[in-house]
Amino acid sequence: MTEHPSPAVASTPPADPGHLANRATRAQIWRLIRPFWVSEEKWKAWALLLSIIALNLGMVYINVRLNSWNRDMYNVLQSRDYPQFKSLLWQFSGLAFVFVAIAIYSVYLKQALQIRWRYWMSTRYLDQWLAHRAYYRIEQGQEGRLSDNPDQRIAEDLHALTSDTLSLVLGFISSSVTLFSFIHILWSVSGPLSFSAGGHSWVIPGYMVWFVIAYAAVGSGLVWWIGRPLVGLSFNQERFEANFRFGLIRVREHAEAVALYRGEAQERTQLTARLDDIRRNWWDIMRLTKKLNVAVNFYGQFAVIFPMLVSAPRYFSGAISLGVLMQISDAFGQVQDALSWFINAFTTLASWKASINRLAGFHADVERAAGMARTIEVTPHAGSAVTVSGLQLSFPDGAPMMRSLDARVESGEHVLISGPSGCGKSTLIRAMADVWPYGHGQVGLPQDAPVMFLPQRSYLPIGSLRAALSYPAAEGSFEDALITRYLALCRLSHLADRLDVAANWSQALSPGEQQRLAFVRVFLNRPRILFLDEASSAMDGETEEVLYAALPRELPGVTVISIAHRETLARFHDVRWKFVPAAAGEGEGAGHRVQMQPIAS
Ligand SMILES: Nc1ncnc2c1ncn2[C@@H]1O[C@H](COP(=O)(O)OP(=O)(O)OP(=O)(O)O)[C@@H](O)[C@H]1O
Repeated sequence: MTEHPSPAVASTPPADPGHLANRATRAQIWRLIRPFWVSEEKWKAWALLLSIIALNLGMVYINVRLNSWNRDMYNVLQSRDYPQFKSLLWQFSGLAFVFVAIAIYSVYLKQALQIRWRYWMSTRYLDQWLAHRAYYRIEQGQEGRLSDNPDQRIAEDLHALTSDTLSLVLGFISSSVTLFSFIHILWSVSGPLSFSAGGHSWVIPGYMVWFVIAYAAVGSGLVWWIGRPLVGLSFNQERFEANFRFGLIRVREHAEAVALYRGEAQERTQLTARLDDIRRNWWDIMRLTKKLNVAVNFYGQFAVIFPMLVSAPRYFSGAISLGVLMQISDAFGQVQDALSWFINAFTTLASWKASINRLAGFHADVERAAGMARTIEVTPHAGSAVTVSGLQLSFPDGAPMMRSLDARVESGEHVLISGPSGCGKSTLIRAMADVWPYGHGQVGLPQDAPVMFLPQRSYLPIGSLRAALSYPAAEGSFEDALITRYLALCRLSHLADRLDVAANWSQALSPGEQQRLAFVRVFLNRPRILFLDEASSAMDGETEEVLYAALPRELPGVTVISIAHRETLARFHDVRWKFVPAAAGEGEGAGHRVQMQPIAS
């Protein structure tokens, strides 16, 4: 099997990630958010959401009550009315108790809704990603790809999307209601402002309301203007973090190869380059956050004295009491807080938008992979033979790899595929296993016949040895006695007493042992059609021959299509498909064609 772009490319960023920022349209946002709210979960979801909104409104109501309490309390303090003072303390205790209870439950229910939504969306994304082999096709078709690091999309972006959307929606509702309620209060207590200018006398009714609106509008506008680039920057930050993490995982996964190549310096250079991306972008974020903080902090601090300053003339002229001054000050704070919600939500909004953009790209990739035109049709049929008609293979760029092949492999027949390295042998069986999409033609596989594909390097899930041996069947699908028998047959008896040991078996076993383990899987899972892609290349010749000889004995009638370089294996096969360069007349880069040659037994 030729080395070709492996999942390492998952770390390759899309051609121009910047163009993705601000890309998601309103329709795409709607398509991401809507499904959960109309799904089978909708009743519980809406019930939770409405309860949380009701609790939030309850908190606004208590804040309104506390505002008048504030006025009464300062008036009572000014008039030194002790009995009234005590009664106000009791009133406060009651309000505070209800407030605490509501605050606790509103967070609790919000978290419950968040995990429901996230779980629902994640399972749905997992289904889409794993269906139609989208996970494989996305990695293969790099060109025109809109998203990178699918693991991050599913694990982090869905988490961010659900939690940020809830925070933004709930924050928006309670800020709007707070704004409405306290503007009303502020209007009724602030009174008019009279002044003369240009020979006229002017009266501004409810002047505090206009002051707070002007104050918050200037502040919000400034912060929005400064913070605009944050959307693109946080988008890139997430991407660079994921690339760095992926680079670290690659080194861990290929620890032995890196160590044997003494590739540490090279790995360090690569990892540092990724770390540099993180640092550079982080510095940009820092500089911007600094500017943003200057604006946000000045704005927040000045808001403490601003209402005092503007209502001082009326207080000192005796038009309002201390209680009303404090009430104005509190109401101003509430209105300003509510208006500033848009400012404080700016960063959440930025990361929310970045998550939406990434998820929209991922969604488009999954849909495109699922809907990719299937020019190689692999279909089940009623017969027992494997049939190939007019099958041509090409490279992803369309260049020919294998010229048209027509063939029929009868049930129980064994085919050996041979040819020079890189000619397309593995690709041919990938196409027959329905994972190579580039080319044309038809492949027919017997209906309901279990198919198994053994690559050169087996995939060993992390977990118990029994699970690794049973894969793709679930752990516990086979009797231990049967497993032990096949371990002995595949010369792995030394592992028989370690069936329950959980380990990273792909690191613990030698390549030859891993290939023998894969044969145990074959015997346990009993496929009718078996593809072997240099599946015994790391074994010694004798063991390889023992296993090839065992195949028809243990699995009578099994059809085997194998790729192998060792000539000694030819005697276990009936026919050879030999890749030879296509005729010169067919042009440069004409690819290969397949010649059929019977093998004499
Ligand atoms: N995902 C891919 N994208 C682009 N080219 C690919 C991809 N996968 C394989 N190829 C190319 O297709 C050609 C055939 O590869 P394949 O793995 O089928 O060769 P092979 O005959 O099995 O080689 P070997 O005997 O070395 O294993 C090679 O030139 C390889 O580089």
